[in-house]
Amino acid sequence: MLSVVPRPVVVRAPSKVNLHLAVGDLRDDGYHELKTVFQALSLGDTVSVVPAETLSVKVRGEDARVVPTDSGNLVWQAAEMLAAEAGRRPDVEIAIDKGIPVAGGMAGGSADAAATLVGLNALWQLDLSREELDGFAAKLGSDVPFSLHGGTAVGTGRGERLLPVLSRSTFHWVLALAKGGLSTPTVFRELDRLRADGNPPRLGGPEDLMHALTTGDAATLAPLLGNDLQSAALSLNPGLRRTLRAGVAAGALAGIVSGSGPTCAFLCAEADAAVRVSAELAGAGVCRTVRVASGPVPGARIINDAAEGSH
Ligand SMILES: C[C@@](CO)(OP(=O)(O)O)[C@H](O)COP(=O)(O)OP(=O)(O)OC[C@H]1O[C@@H](n2ccc(N)nc2=O)[C@H](O)[C@@H]1O
Ligand SMILES: Nc1ncnc2c1ncn2[C@@H]1O[C@H](COP(=O)(O)OP(=O)(O)O)[C@@H](O)[C@H]1O
Repeated sequence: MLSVVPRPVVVRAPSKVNLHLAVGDLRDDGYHELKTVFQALSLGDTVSVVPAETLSVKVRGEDARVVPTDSGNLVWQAAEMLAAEAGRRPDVEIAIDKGIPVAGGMAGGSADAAATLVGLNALWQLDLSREELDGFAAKLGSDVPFSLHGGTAVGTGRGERLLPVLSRSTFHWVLALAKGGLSTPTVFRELDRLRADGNPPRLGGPEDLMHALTTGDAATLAPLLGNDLQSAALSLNPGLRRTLRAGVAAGALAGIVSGSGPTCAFLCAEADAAVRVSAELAGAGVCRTVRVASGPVPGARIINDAAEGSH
Protein backbone atom coordinates (compact mmCIF):
# COMPACT_ATOMS: atom_id res chain seq x y z
CA MET A 1 0.00 0.00 0.00
CA LEU A 2 1.26 3.49 -0.80
CA SER A 3 1.72 5.72 2.25
CA VAL A 4 1.40 9.45 1.76
CA VAL A 5 4.42 11.19 3.28
CA PRO A 6 4.07 14.95 3.58
CA ARG A 7 6.85 16.80 1.79
CA PRO A 8 8.47 19.74 3.59
CA VAL A 9 8.04 23.29 2.40
CA VAL A 10 11.56 24.65 1.98
CA VAL A 11 12.22 28.38 2.26
CA ARG A 12 15.39 30.36 1.63
CA ALA A 13 15.89 33.63 3.53
CA PRO A 14 18.69 36.20 3.14
CA SER A 15 21.02 37.89 5.60
CA LYS A 16 21.33 41.66 5.56
CA VAL A 17 23.82 44.45 5.87
CA ASN A 18 22.85 47.99 6.90
CA LEU A 19 24.43 50.27 4.29
CA HIS A 20 23.35 53.23 6.41
CA LEU A 21 22.28 52.93 10.06
CA ALA A 22 21.42 56.19 11.79
CA VAL A 23 20.39 55.63 15.41
CA GLY A 24 18.21 58.24 17.09
CA ASP A 25 17.41 58.59 20.75
CA LEU A 26 16.12 55.90 23.09
CA ARG A 27 12.30 55.80 23.04
CA ASP A 28 10.06 55.19 26.04
CA ASP A 29 9.39 51.63 24.83
CA GLY A 30 13.11 50.71 25.05
CA TYR A 31 13.74 50.88 21.28
CA HIS A 32 15.73 53.48 19.36
CA GLU A 33 14.28 55.42 16.48
CA LEU A 34 16.20 54.34 13.34
CA LYS A 35 16.71 55.45 9.81
CA THR A 36 18.44 52.64 8.01
CA VAL A 37 19.06 51.36 4.49
CA PHE A 38 19.06 47.58 4.41
CA GLN A 39 20.46 45.40 1.65
CA ALA A 40 19.62 41.67 1.52
CA LEU A 41 22.65 39.44 0.83
CA SER A 42 23.02 36.04 -0.82
CA LEU A 43 24.49 34.48 2.34
CA GLY A 44 21.34 32.91 3.77
CA ASP A 45 19.62 30.25 5.86
CA THR A 46 17.34 27.48 4.61
CA VAL A 47 14.31 26.57 6.72
CA SER A 48 12.02 23.61 6.08
CA VAL A 49 8.67 22.95 7.75
CA VAL A 50 6.92 19.59 7.75
CA PRO A 51 3.84 18.28 9.62
CA ALA A 52 4.69 16.43 12.87
CA GLU A 53 3.03 15.31 16.12
CA THR A 54 4.35 18.29 18.10
CA LEU A 55 6.32 21.48 17.56
CA SER A 56 10.08 20.91 17.40
CA VAL A 57 13.13 22.78 16.08
CA LYS A 58 16.33 21.26 14.69
CA VAL A 59 19.38 23.33 13.74
CA ARG A 60 22.28 22.33 11.47
CA GLY A 61 25.41 24.24 10.46
CA GLU A 62 28.63 25.61 11.93
CA ASP A 63 26.97 27.76 14.63
CA ALA A 64 24.14 25.29 15.39
CA ARG A 65 25.11 24.54 18.99
CA VAL A 66 24.57 28.15 20.12
CA VAL A 67 21.07 28.42 18.61
CA PRO A 68 18.14 27.69 20.96
CA THR A 69 15.82 24.83 19.94
CA ASP A 70 12.99 25.79 22.29
CA SER A 71 10.68 28.79 22.65
CA GLY A 72 13.80 31.02 22.67
CA ASN A 73 14.07 30.41 18.93
CA LEU A 74 12.23 32.98 16.82
CA VAL A 75 10.94 30.21 14.53
CA TRP A 76 9.16 28.61 17.50
CA GLN A 77 7.52 31.94 18.31
CA ALA A 78 6.56 32.42 14.65
CA ALA A 79 4.92 28.97 14.54
CA GLU A 80 2.96 29.58 17.75
CA MET A 81 1.81 32.95 16.49
CA LEU A 82 0.52 31.60 13.16
CA ALA A 83 -1.05 28.55 14.81
CA ALA A 84 -2.99 30.83 17.21
CA GLU A 85 -4.13 32.90 14.24
CA ALA A 86 -5.26 29.77 12.40
CA GLY A 87 -6.89 28.25 15.51
CA ARG A 88 -4.84 25.06 15.25
CA ARG A 89 -1.96 23.30 17.03
CA PRO A 90 1.60 24.23 15.92
CA ASP A 91 2.16 20.58 14.94
CA VAL A 92 5.23 21.05 12.79
CA GLU A 93 8.91 20.17 12.70
CA ILE A 94 11.10 23.11 11.72
CA ALA A 95 14.62 22.39 10.45
CA ILE A 96 17.06 25.29 10.10
CA ASP A 97 20.22 25.08 8.03
CA LYS A 98 22.33 28.00 9.26
CA GLY A 99 24.60 29.84 6.86
CA ILE A 100 24.18 33.20 8.59
CA PRO A 101 26.49 33.80 11.59
CA VAL A 102 24.64 33.75 14.92
CA ALA A 103 24.51 37.07 16.83
CA GLY A 104 26.55 38.50 13.96
CA GLY A 105 24.54 41.63 13.12
CA MET A 106 23.23 39.97 9.95
CA ALA A 107 19.65 39.22 11.04
CA GLY A 108 19.98 35.42 11.12
CA GLY A 109 17.18 34.81 13.60
CA SER A 110 14.99 37.28 11.72
CA ALA A 111 15.67 35.47 8.44
CA ASP A 112 14.54 32.17 10.01
CA ALA A 113 11.43 33.78 11.49
CA ALA A 114 10.49 35.30 8.13
CA ALA A 115 11.12 31.95 6.42
CA THR A 116 8.85 30.20 8.95
CA LEU A 117 6.02 32.69 8.34
CA VAL A 118 6.27 32.11 4.58
CA GLY A 119 6.65 28.34 4.95
CA LEU A 120 3.71 27.85 7.33
CA ASN A 121 1.49 30.19 5.33
CA ALA A 122 1.98 27.73 2.46
CA LEU A 123 1.98 24.46 4.45
CA TRP A 124 -1.21 25.32 6.35
CA GLN A 125 -2.76 27.03 3.32
CA LEU A 126 -3.55 30.11 5.40
CA ASP A 127 -3.59 32.46 2.43
CA LEU A 128 -2.36 35.36 4.57
CA SER A 129 -1.67 38.52 2.58
CA ARG A 130 1.70 40.27 2.45
CA GLU A 131 0.33 42.94 4.83
CA GLU A 132 -0.84 40.33 7.33
CA LEU A 133 2.55 38.58 7.23
CA ASP A 134 4.22 41.99 7.76
CA GLY A 135 2.14 42.47 10.92
CA PHE A 136 3.30 39.13 12.37
CA ALA A 137 6.89 39.85 11.28
CA ALA A 138 7.00 43.20 13.11
CA LYS A 139 5.74 41.55 16.31
CA LEU A 140 8.55 38.98 16.13
CA GLY A 141 11.40 41.53 15.76
CA SER A 142 12.41 44.84 14.21
CA ASP A 143 14.42 43.20 11.39
CA VAL A 144 11.89 40.49 10.49
CA PRO A 145 9.80 42.60 8.04
CA PHE A 146 12.96 43.33 6.03
CA SER A 147 13.87 39.63 5.98
CA LEU A 148 10.45 39.03 4.37
CA HIS A 149 10.91 41.80 1.81
CA GLY A 150 14.57 41.57 0.85
CA GLY A 151 16.04 43.72 -1.90
CA THR A 152 17.15 47.17 -0.75
CA ALA A 153 14.87 49.20 1.51
CA VAL A 154 14.78 52.13 3.89
CA GLY A 155 13.62 51.19 7.39
CA THR A 156 12.20 53.71 9.85
CA GLY A 157 10.50 53.49 13.25
CA ARG A 158 12.43 50.73 15.04
CA GLY A 159 13.41 49.46 11.59
CA GLU A 160 10.13 47.69 10.82
CA ARG A 161 8.51 50.32 8.57
CA LEU A 162 9.87 49.75 5.07
CA LEU A 163 10.00 51.53 1.75
CA PRO A 164 11.78 49.92 -1.21
CA VAL A 165 14.82 51.72 -2.64
CA LEU A 166 15.83 51.68 -6.28
CA SER A 167 19.18 49.93 -6.55
CA ARG A 168 20.88 49.36 -9.88
CA SER A 169 23.27 46.43 -10.40
CA THR A 170 24.66 43.85 -8.02
CA PHE A 171 27.15 44.74 -5.28
CA HIS A 172 29.89 42.36 -4.18
CA TRP A 173 30.75 41.87 -0.52
CA VAL A 174 33.25 40.03 1.64
CA LEU A 175 32.05 39.19 5.14
CA ALA A 176 34.54 38.65 7.96
CA LEU A 177 32.84 36.47 10.58
CA ALA A 178 34.07 36.96 14.15
CA LYS A 179 34.76 34.33 16.82
CA GLY A 180 31.91 35.19 19.19
CA GLY A 181 28.75 37.23 18.73
CA LEU A 182 27.57 40.57 20.09
CA SER A 183 24.18 40.98 21.72
CA THR A 184 22.05 43.59 19.94
CA PRO A 185 20.61 45.19 23.14
CA THR A 186 24.11 45.37 24.67
CA VAL A 187 25.43 47.24 21.62
CA PHE A 188 22.52 49.73 21.69
CA ARG A 189 23.15 50.25 25.43
CA GLU A 190 26.85 50.83 24.77
CA LEU A 191 25.98 53.50 22.21
CA ASP A 192 23.71 55.20 24.79
CA ARG A 193 26.62 55.10 27.25
CA LEU A 194 29.09 56.56 24.73
CA ARG A 195 26.57 59.30 23.92
CA ALA A 196 26.01 60.08 27.61
CA ASP A 197 29.79 60.35 28.15
CA GLY A 198 30.61 62.43 25.10
CA ASN A 199 29.35 63.29 21.68
CA PRO A 200 30.25 60.61 19.14
CA PRO A 201 29.50 61.81 15.58
CA ARG A 202 26.01 60.98 14.28
CA LEU A 203 25.24 60.06 10.68
CA GLY A 204 23.21 62.53 8.62
CA GLY A 205 20.50 61.47 6.18
CA PRO A 206 20.89 58.67 3.63
CA GLU A 207 20.05 60.80 0.56
CA ASP A 208 23.55 60.72 -1.02
CA LEU A 209 23.80 56.98 -0.40
CA MET A 210 20.40 56.39 -2.03
CA HIS A 211 21.53 58.38 -5.03
CA ALA A 212 24.71 56.29 -5.24
CA LEU A 213 22.55 53.14 -5.22
CA THR A 214 20.68 54.38 -8.29
CA THR A 215 24.00 54.79 -10.17
CA GLY A 216 24.97 51.20 -9.34
CA ASP A 217 28.60 52.29 -8.92
CA ALA A 218 30.33 50.57 -5.97
CA ALA A 219 33.14 53.16 -5.86
CA THR A 220 30.57 55.96 -5.45
CA LEU A 221 28.68 53.99 -2.79
CA ALA A 222 31.74 52.94 -0.74
CA PRO A 223 32.59 56.25 1.03
CA LEU A 224 28.90 56.80 1.89
CA LEU A 225 28.47 53.60 3.96
CA GLY A 226 27.90 54.47 7.63
CA ASN A 227 26.78 52.88 10.88
CA ASP A 228 26.15 54.71 14.19
CA LEU A 229 26.41 51.37 16.04
CA GLN A 230 29.97 50.86 14.78
CA SER A 231 31.61 52.93 17.55
CA ALA A 232 29.69 50.90 20.15
CA ALA A 233 30.62 47.55 18.55
CA LEU A 234 34.29 48.64 18.38
CA SER A 235 34.17 49.75 22.00
CA LEU A 236 32.92 46.27 23.02
CA ASN A 237 35.24 44.42 20.64
CA PRO A 238 38.31 46.59 19.89
CA GLY A 239 39.88 43.82 17.77
CA LEU A 240 37.38 44.65 15.02
CA ARG A 241 39.46 47.76 14.17
CA ARG A 242 42.21 45.44 12.92
CA THR A 243 39.71 43.45 10.88
CA LEU A 244 38.35 46.62 9.25
CA ARG A 245 41.86 47.85 8.43
CA ALA A 246 42.89 44.47 7.02
CA GLY A 247 39.93 44.32 4.62
CA VAL A 248 40.70 47.72 3.15
CA ALA A 249 44.42 46.86 2.98
CA ALA A 250 43.43 43.70 1.08
CA GLY A 251 41.75 45.82 -1.60
CA ALA A 252 38.15 46.39 -0.50
CA LEU A 253 36.64 49.78 -1.37
CA ALA A 254 35.35 50.20 2.20
CA GLY A 255 34.62 48.21 5.34
CA ILE A 256 31.86 48.60 7.88
CA VAL A 257 30.54 46.77 10.93
CA SER A 258 27.31 45.03 9.90
CA GLY A 259 24.43 46.25 12.10
CA SER A 260 25.29 45.60 15.75
CA GLY A 261 28.29 43.47 14.70
CA PRO A 262 30.65 41.81 15.10
CA THR A 263 30.60 40.73 11.41
CA CYS A 264 32.54 43.19 9.23
CA ALA A 265 31.25 43.73 5.68
CA PHE A 266 33.60 44.86 2.91
CA LEU A 267 32.32 46.34 -0.33
CA CYS A 268 34.38 45.34 -3.36
CA ALA A 269 34.58 46.73 -6.90
CA GLU A 270 33.51 43.48 -8.59
CA ALA A 271 33.10 39.73 -8.07
CA ASP A 272 36.76 38.89 -8.83
CA ALA A 273 37.98 41.55 -6.42
CA ALA A 274 35.77 40.07 -3.69
CA VAL A 275 37.35 36.63 -4.19
CA ARG A 276 40.86 38.17 -3.97
CA VAL A 277 40.00 40.19 -0.85
CA SER A 278 38.43 37.15 0.82
CA ALA A 279 41.53 35.04 0.19
CA GLU A 280 43.83 37.71 1.61
CA LEU A 281 41.61 38.34 4.64
CA ALA A 282 41.36 34.63 5.38
CA GLY A 283 45.15 34.50 5.57
CA ALA A 284 45.49 37.62 7.74
CA GLY A 285 44.30 35.97 10.95
CA VAL A 286 41.90 38.78 11.80
CA CYS A 287 38.62 36.83 11.85
CA ARG A 288 37.13 33.35 12.35
CA THR A 289 36.26 32.83 8.71
CA VAL A 290 35.30 34.74 5.56
CA ARG A 291 32.37 34.53 3.14
CA VAL A 292 31.75 36.12 -0.25
CA ALA A 293 28.22 37.40 -0.89
CA SER A 294 26.30 39.63 -3.27
CA GLY A 295 23.23 41.81 -3.00
CA PRO A 296 20.52 42.78 -3.32
CA VAL A 297 18.68 39.42 -3.34
CA PRO A 298 14.96 38.67 -2.70
CA GLY A 299 13.41 38.18 0.74
CA ALA A 300 12.21 34.87 2.22
CA ARG A 301 10.86 32.69 -0.60
CA ILE A 302 9.79 29.11 -1.14
CA ILE A 303 12.29 27.07 -3.11
CA ASN A 304 10.09 23.97 -3.54
CA ASP A 305 6.36 23.27 -3.73
CA ALA A 306 4.06 22.43 -0.83
CA ALA A 307 2.90 19.31 -2.63
CA GLU A 308 2.26 15.96 -0.90
CA GLY A 309 4.43 13.15 -2.20
CA SER A 310 3.74 9.39 -2.32
CA HIS A 311 6.63 7.12 -1.35
C1 LIG B 1 20.70 46.45 15.01
C2 LIG B 1 19.83 45.90 13.89
C3 LIG B 1 20.01 46.78 12.64
O1 LIG B 1 19.30 46.25 11.54
O2 LIG B 1 20.13 44.56 13.49
P1 LIG B 1 21.16 43.44 14.06
O3 LIG B 1 22.51 44.03 14.07
O4 LIG B 1 20.68 43.03 15.41
O5 LIG B 1 21.07 42.31 13.07
C4 LIG B 1 18.33 45.91 14.31
O6 LIG B 1 17.92 47.20 14.66
C5 LIG B 1 18.01 44.96 15.43
O7 LIG B 1 16.82 44.32 15.10
P2 LIG B 1 16.36 42.98 15.86
O8 LIG B 1 17.55 42.10 16.09
O9 LIG B 1 15.18 42.44 15.12
O10 LIG B 1 15.98 43.57 17.25
P3 LIG B 1 14.70 43.35 18.21
O11 LIG B 1 14.60 41.89 18.49
O12 LIG B 1 13.51 44.06 17.68
O13 LIG B 1 15.19 44.11 19.50
C6 LIG B 1 16.19 43.60 20.35
C7 LIG B 1 16.67 44.72 21.25
O14 LIG B 1 17.52 45.62 20.50
C8 LIG B 1 17.31 46.96 20.88
N1 LIG B 1 16.77 47.73 19.75
C9 LIG B 1 16.36 47.12 18.62
C10 LIG B 1 15.86 47.87 17.56
C11 LIG B 1 15.78 49.27 17.71
N2 LIG B 1 15.30 50.05 16.75
N3 LIG B 1 16.20 49.86 18.85
C12 LIG B 1 16.71 49.11 19.87
O15 LIG B 1 17.11 49.67 20.89
C13 LIG B 1 16.33 46.91 22.06
O16 LIG B 1 17.10 46.83 23.23
C14 LIG B 1 15.57 45.61 21.81
O17 LIG B 1 15.03 45.06 23.00
N1 LIG C 1 16.68 31.08 14.47
C1 LIG C 1 17.66 31.67 15.19
N2 LIG C 1 18.91 31.74 14.69
C2 LIG C 1 19.88 32.36 15.40
N3 LIG C 1 19.72 32.89 16.63
C3 LIG C 1 18.50 32.85 17.17
C4 LIG C 1 17.43 32.26 16.46
N4 LIG C 1 16.33 32.39 17.21
C5 LIG C 1 16.70 33.03 18.32
N5 LIG C 1 18.01 33.31 18.33
C6 LIG C 1 18.71 34.06 19.40
O1 LIG C 1 18.90 35.39 18.91
C7 LIG C 1 20.20 35.87 19.19
C8 LIG C 1 20.61 36.86 18.08
O2 LIG C 1 20.88 36.12 16.93
P1 LIG C 1 20.87 36.62 15.42
O3 LIG C 1 19.49 36.89 14.97
O4 LIG C 1 21.68 35.61 14.67
O5 LIG C 1 21.77 37.93 15.49
P2 LIG C 1 21.61 39.49 15.21
O6 LIG C 1 20.48 39.96 16.11
O7 LIG C 1 22.94 40.03 15.62
O8 LIG C 1 21.32 39.67 13.79
C9 LIG C 1 21.07 34.60 19.29
O9 LIG C 1 22.11 34.78 20.19
C10 LIG C 1 20.09 33.51 19.73
O10 LIG C 1 20.13 33.32 21.13
